[in-house]
Amino acid sequence: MKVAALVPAAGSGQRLGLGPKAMVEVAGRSLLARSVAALHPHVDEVVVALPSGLTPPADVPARFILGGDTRQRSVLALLQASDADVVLIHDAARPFLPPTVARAVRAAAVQHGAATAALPVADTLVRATADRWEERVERQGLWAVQTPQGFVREVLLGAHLDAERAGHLATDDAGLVRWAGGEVALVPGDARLFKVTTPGDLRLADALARQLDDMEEPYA
Ligand SMILES: Nc1ccn([C@@H]2O[C@H](COP(=O)(O)OP(=O)(O)OP(=O)(O)O)[C@@H](O)[C@H]2O)c(=O)n1
Ligand SMILES: C[C@](O)(CO)[C@H](O)COP(=O)(O)O
Repeated sequence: MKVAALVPAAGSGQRLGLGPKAMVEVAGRSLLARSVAALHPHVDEVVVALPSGLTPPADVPARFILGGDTRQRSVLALLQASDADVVLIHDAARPFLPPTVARAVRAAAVQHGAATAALPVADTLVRATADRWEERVERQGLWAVQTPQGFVREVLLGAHLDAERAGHLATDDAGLVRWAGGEVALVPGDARLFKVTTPGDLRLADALARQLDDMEEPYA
């Protein structure tokens, strides 16, 4: 069984505002380099989708392809560039991946065909219009979905091709499998797996990177 990590890294990082986000550094190392290093021990190969015009970075041991104009199209291009049996899709923008989560998602993907890391929502949730509270949303049973997400490659590729034909856009790959009628297993994620999206996230990531880089067993 061949397992590949497929890393969408072709975003422009609009909300962060520092150019292609995957190349932004925290504590001296890019988000992409950190994500790929965390994935490597769990897979046979890593394939990364980059934006056009970006030279593949020398410090990232991976195969590189050109991404698409949406995350979904970048993942489809990655799926078409891989012949693996099982794939782990992981955002370059989530640089702190505990090995326990990677192992659990990989095992659940093999067992169930589709799985994602996710965390139960801990905050009170509301629906709002502009900045006015309209109504509280019951949070019982709600989870925040992270990556990695693991799939039997044929399962995810089928969902992507159906979505491409139907013009359906999803924010993540597990959502696409569910939209196509498949079952998705939830695996406990980790607070450190947050997605670096805004300048505030980058400050948090920098502080966490400095702490983890100094530890002998960072996620023990
Ligand atoms: N066309 C795209 C858009 C996004 N991504 C990747 O998908 C992941 C999650 O996307 P996000 O955090 O939204 O990144 P950006 O699209 O770069 O951010 P923004 O929406 O702020 O521009 C990132 O690793 C990003 O590089 C991608 O491969 N191809
Ligand atoms: C895939 C994802 O990270 C799961 O939470 C998320 O949906 C990506 O969303 P974005 O708007 O493309 O950052």
